[in-house]
Amino acid sequence: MPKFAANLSMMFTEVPFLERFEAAAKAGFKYVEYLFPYEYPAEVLKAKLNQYGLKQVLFNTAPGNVSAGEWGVSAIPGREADSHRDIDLALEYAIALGCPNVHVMAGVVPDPTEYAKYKQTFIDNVRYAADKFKPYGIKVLLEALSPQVKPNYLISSQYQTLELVELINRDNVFVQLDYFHAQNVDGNLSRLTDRLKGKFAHVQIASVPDRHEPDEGEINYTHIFNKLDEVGYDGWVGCEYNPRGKTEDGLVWFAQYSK
Ligand SMILES: O=C(O)C(=O)[C@@H](O)CO
Ligand SMILES: [Mg+2]
Repeated sequence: MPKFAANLSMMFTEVPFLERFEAAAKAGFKYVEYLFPYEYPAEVLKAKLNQYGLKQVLFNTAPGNVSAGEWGVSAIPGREADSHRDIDLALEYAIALGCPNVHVMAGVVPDPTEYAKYKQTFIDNVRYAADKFKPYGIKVLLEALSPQVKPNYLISSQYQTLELVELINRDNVFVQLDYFHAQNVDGNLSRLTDRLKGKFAHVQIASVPDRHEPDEGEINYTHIFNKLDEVGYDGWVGCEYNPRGKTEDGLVWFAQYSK
């Protein structure tokens, strides 16, 4: 049975960020993920996790200058020092929070003719992260983002992510399999799950097309959860969706799993 993590960047936004830990625990979650921890000292976040008996299972490296269109810097040629600084900071937080997974954000490729350079830069920087994280048993995750959400992001298909993981060739680098993006770009989710077996170390879910609760739209998540069991996946499933209304009201789908 899946181990669900509440995504505190998207769920429970009815309350300020630091109050979302309590809200998630009250709703029956034992695990949380969110985009970025960097606005808060790690001790503040760790105290929240401890207070509510939660485990943090994922966060991302810093996104760079978001208002200038950045969404990660680790693929940007010439920004290696920034990438390494972000990776080092992420490692400090991951150790302090006891978090086993960090998503290293790649970045946007503004000029498609430069794609190969960006790809190689990302490979080199992810190897840097993998080697730094390895002694702590922390995994590096790479995620494809669909063009609907992030146009021109370095990775859009799950098969591109798989290719990168294989090229990077480190045993602590894995695909972050977000079924929302996967359905938008790749489809054929059962075959995809079989193909990625053993190569993904975190899953995220949301309905398609609206990115709401996983109980509507194109994806049959009961089938996906059974499929994940079938391929022996024992990691977490992040609920990375925008609730249709009040977060608690949309958790009917979760009731059977939160007992
Ligand atoms: O957008 C997503 O999907 C994510 O998982 C983010 O962490 C990265 O954009
Ligand atoms: Mg995602």
